[in-house]
Amino acid sequence: MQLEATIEPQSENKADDVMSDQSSQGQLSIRNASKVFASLSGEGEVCVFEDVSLEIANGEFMSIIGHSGCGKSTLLNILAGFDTPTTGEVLVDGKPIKGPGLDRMVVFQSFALMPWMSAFDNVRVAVRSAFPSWDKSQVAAHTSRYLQLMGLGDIGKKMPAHLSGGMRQRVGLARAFAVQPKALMLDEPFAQIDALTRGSIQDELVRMWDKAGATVCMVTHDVDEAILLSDRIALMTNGPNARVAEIIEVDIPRPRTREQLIESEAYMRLRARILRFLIDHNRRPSQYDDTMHVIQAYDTQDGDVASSPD
Ligand SMILES: Nc1ncnc2c1ncn2[C@@H]1O[C@H](COP(=O)(O)OP(=O)(O)OP(=O)(O)O)[C@@H](O)[C@H]1O
Repeated sequence: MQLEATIEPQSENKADDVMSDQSSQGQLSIRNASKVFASLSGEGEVCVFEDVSLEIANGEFMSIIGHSGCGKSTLLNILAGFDTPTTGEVLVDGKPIKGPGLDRMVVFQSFALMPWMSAFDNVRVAVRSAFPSWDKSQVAAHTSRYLQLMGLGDIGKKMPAHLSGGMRQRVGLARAFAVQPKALMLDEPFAQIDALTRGSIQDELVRMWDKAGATVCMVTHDVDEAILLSDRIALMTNGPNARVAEIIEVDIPRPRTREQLIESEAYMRLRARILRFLIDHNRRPSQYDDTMHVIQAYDTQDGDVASSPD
């Protein structure tokens, strides 16, 4: 990914002590959006989702849950500016999103680090792009700071290939937060990380989000993760023609811990409601192409929705 070449720098520099800077929040709006792709069989088109509207407030943590194929990643790509809706509009702070920008950073399941660069340089390149007027030492200090905030103080010189999945995702999050985006798009960021590591990185994410104040939109299949992290959770029906069926408020006070959640009636109620929704929508998306049949299943033990190719 050529960050420097393709992404606009931030319009203004901010003080180095950004972790308390609440001005980095951004409101995300998706209004009556639909997305139509050419069908995979090459014949005709398919409408992945339609009439989707979401207002994600400044500093809010919103998660999107739905079965495979309902268009969650497509929605994130549209918010990130990598794609456009077929109809409807997407806005950040009331202005149309016209392409990618460092005001909206994406963290991918696959980490998306540049493999030929050290962990430090992966973050530094993004910081340099975001704050072009900073000198080398400012950029380096800022980079080190964010690596340290993600618990990566010692591994800056290592190449991504020499890091565990958890560490790579810490670098991805450090890079995303270091540019002080208005909004963060997280596409199943913990899906490839083992359960124990996942918990500690989730805690770090919440800590960083709490201090930085960025708006977050996260796609996940993990119901427990969504409840632990989110202010609200949007539930999508199956594609094609998926819609946002309901938006659930997570009325559990912060800070939240897993131990407290296990004892919490509100948590059990929310979990049951979301799992019920997913079970009710656990059907084969028959209108899609034969080439993309998907079987969905969930393990109601761990609240994780899994998908496997037919
Ligand atoms: N560029 C594209 N061209 C054609 N079809 C596409 C394109 N991108 C996505 N699709 C189709 O759109 C549908 C939604 O894809 P998307 O990845 O957004 O779903 P998702 O809900 O994120 O699924 P998952 O949970 O499996 O990641 C899928 O059927 C996919 O094949």
